[in-house]
Amino acid sequence: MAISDLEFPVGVVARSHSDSQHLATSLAQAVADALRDAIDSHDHATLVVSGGRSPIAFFKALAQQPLPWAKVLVSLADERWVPVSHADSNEALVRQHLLQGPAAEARLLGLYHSAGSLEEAARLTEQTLSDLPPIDVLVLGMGNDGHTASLFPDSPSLHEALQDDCPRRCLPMLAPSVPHQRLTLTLPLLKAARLPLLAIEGQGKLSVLEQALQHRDHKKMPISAFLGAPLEIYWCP
Ligand SMILES: O=C1O[C@H](COP(=O)(O)O)[C@@H](O)[C@H](O)[C@H]1O
Repeated sequence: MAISDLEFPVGVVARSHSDSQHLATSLAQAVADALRDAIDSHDHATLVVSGGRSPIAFFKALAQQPLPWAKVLVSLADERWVPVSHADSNEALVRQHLLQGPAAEARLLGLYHSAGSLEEAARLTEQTLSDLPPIDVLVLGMGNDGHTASLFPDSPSLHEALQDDCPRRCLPMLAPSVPHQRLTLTLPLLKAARLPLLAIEGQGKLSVLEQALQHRDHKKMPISAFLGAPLEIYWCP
């Protein structure tokens, strides 16, 4: 199956690439162009990225882009509730692979807070996120269970996080399938991004996307809440 075999709602653009490296380079170019446009328009740019393992090549390619990095604010769509020194920290991933060379001048708004409970940490992150300007570019990923950001199927706060009028910017989330409690940005904040992008690789994730398009069950496959215009999907086999 190829991504061109899927039927998307009007306004969703699917871009196919031959391999991971081409996808990473093309995505980095598109993100850099949009960040430059944002800086031209309002003198700064806000980029929100995802974690996991897939974005490393993209982060490295984006770090090579000539940009006035000091005008770029980088934040995360989600975080594992682990300190930045932990190997599974999304913030650590961004620091290690994106904020390098000239890109180290970008400001990073991390989501992690040490606290007595996950709920308390989420409230602290909520306060931190009051400093987040409107998102210019959002790069989402997707797990094999149909989660995106840390909007996990069957998590207790999922219903609240997926409400169009959810008053919270950040909610605690439990990831039943994978270790670590999570912090996630909520649907209205993510959906307000000026340029939302979704990057996925492989036949497995394409099948997940196909199911999400068919069933449109946001609780079972939270990615389906994002499968409408505007959205650009970057895929490679
Ligand atoms: O746990 C996470 O998983 C998804 C997908 O990660 P990947 O390694 O399969 O690409 C990611 O989008 C999310 O930010 C991350 O915390």
